[in-house]
Amino acid sequence: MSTIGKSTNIVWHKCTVDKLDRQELLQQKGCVIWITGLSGSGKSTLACALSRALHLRGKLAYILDGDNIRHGLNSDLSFKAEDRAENIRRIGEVAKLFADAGIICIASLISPYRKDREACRSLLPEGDFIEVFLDVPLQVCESRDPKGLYKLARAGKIKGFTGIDDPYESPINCEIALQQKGKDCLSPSDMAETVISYLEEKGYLQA
Ligand SMILES: Nc1ncnc2c1ncn2[C@@H]1O[C@H](COP(=O)(O)OS(=O)(=O)O)[C@@H](OP(=O)(O)O)[C@H]1O
Ligand SMILES: Nc1ncnc2c1ncn2[C@@H]1O[C@H](COP(=O)(O)OP(=O)(O)O)[C@@H](O)[C@H]1O
Repeated sequence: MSTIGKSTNIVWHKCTVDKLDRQELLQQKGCVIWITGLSGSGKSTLACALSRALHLRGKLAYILDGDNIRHGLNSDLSFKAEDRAENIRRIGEVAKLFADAGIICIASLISPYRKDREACRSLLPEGDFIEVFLDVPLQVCESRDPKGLYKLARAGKIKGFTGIDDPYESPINCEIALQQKGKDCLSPSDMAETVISYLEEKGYLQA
């Protein structure tokens, strides 16, 4: 019997079908690809390109997109620091379940705080949390502004917008950093291929 958080007298129930069995079935290894970066850096675009490229290779992936999860599971959360931390924590826990299911889980959310990303990393076995930093300067993200949110933030109509009047802490030791090359960005499919090469090299695309 144990106490976890506010749950008392709980006992872990183990099943005879485990992660290894599911990985064998899927011919892949469950893991979490955690895409972090400013709004407009291309997280959702990369997540979709990666999901499609994996699908074409016959690999099962699933995207947890911050914006989308805030439409349901996390609709009770705002953008104040403690709510962002809770958003990241919940997505980290859900991503862990997907990885345990043997799925390549692609989490794409700003996740601006290093401490919270590290807490999600620590939920997974060594190597299974693959942090991908979309290292795109604020100036570039702001010039894209596909939803017009930077404009609203600059006009003071959105308070606490990441990169404007709210912090973004860049990763220090991420597995993959995708930078701008000169004036141009890598294309989403080139970025997806970089991530896929990493997964191949580390053995995640086989059981
Ligand atoms: N204040 C503020 N700061 C940053 N972003 C804001 C804010 N308000 C709304 N949005 C929109 O919400 C999307 C980010 O949600 P996330 O869940 O990824 O954010 S976080 O990880 O909890 O910081 C983000 O989507 P992306 O542009 O896809 O990153 C924005 O569209
Ligand atoms: N690699 C890229 N090169 C050029 N433009 C991109 C790239 N990735 C995304 N974009 C564009 O940038 C904008 C923001 O992309 P999006 O994926 O919505 O970012 P985020 O999810 O980080 O907010 C979109 O208009 C998208 O078409």
